[in-house]
Amino acid sequence: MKALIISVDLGSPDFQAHADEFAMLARGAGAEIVGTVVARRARPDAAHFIGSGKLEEAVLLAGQAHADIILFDQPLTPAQQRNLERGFNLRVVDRVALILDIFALRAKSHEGKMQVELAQLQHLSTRLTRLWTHLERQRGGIGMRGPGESQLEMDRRMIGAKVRVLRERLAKVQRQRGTQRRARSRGNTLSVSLVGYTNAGKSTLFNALTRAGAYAADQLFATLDTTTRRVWIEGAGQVVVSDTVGFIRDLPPTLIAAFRATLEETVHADLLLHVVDAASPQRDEQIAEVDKVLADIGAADIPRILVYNKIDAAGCGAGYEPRVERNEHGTIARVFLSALERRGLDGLRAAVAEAHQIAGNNAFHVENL
Ligand SMILES: Nc1nc2c(ncn2[C@@H]2O[C@H](COP(=O)(O)OP(=O)(O)OP(=O)(O)O)[C@@H](O)[C@H]2O)c(=O)[nH]1
Ligand SMILES: [Mg+2]
Repeated sequence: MKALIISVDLGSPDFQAHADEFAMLARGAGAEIVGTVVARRARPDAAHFIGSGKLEEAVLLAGQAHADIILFDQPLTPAQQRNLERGFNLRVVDRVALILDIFALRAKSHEGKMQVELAQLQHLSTRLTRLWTHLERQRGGIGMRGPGESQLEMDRRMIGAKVRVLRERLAKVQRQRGTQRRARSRGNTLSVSLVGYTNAGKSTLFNALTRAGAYAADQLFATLDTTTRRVWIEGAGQVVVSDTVGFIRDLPPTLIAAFRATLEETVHADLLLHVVDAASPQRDEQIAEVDKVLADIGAADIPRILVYNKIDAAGCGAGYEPRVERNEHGTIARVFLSALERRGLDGLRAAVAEAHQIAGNNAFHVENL
């Protein structure tokens, strides 16, 4: 697919980094980028998001570059999307739909596929509803009488029914997962979840820790399914480690909702290892974004260790040697390592063992109150 990218600069200092991330998303969805148009705006235009002059320029460029699709790096309202599609006479895919598309491409397990389908249907249903209200005003007009209306209503009802079925099936899978989790927790094993921004290196670290063969790749959202392995860590005993789906800035809410079941694993962990791409210039923004999602899913209070990964990489301000850093209470708060070169893993294991002991002591205190 030949894609023209429309990138809107709303004055954020991180504009270029965000534009690069969007291009990576586009390539991850299989697009060949044949051109990019940058529009600078103080605020979005209600009808087209970009101004009419910019739109003309982009339409011209799309024709010259033989683009088959327009990728828009902001979330669009249904009306903006429709107006842009009319302007270009091409399909327009916004940021939310692009992320959904990549998830659809990558989903492998039955559960993952159901979750993505649910998110896509929910995304679609908001568009249908708005389209419906827009047409409703013309009720009775020429071409709007009879089956045309009921067709829309039927689509809406069918989507609603499908959404319900998917929700029920997912809830069933989730209950089974809960049973497995309770069986594990009775065994008094520490459960640890790897969380973090997409492409931070969670799967690479998971493989390094567990010697498993989880898929790790330089693409966004390489992992969609939670993978869990048991591993023995000196000082902590049997530990259950889970690799999870990555987060991204402005993660579509429909996706968070659909992936709640997968993220449950995170919510019920005893300890979170928040993996950070220490070499990314967007590091701090990405940390904040992950913290936001963790708060959204109710995981804000779980003890966590920040894992600064990729210390081998150039441009890493964290320094190139593995080390651990303690906070003002003397507990390990940050671990610097390279999952790829498998350096600094002992520091991480020591941190996990220490967290396990603290958790154990807390449990002891509670029991003795
Ligand atoms: N230089 C360097 N690259 C790394 C390191 N760890 C991971 N990578 C690379 O970063 C890219 C992403 O790694 P993954 O392990 O797939 O990242 P992830 O966090 O699981 O990503 P998603 O599943 O997409 O959320 C891959 O190309 C890895 O080889 C590291 O310590 N150093
Ligand atoms: Mg991964």
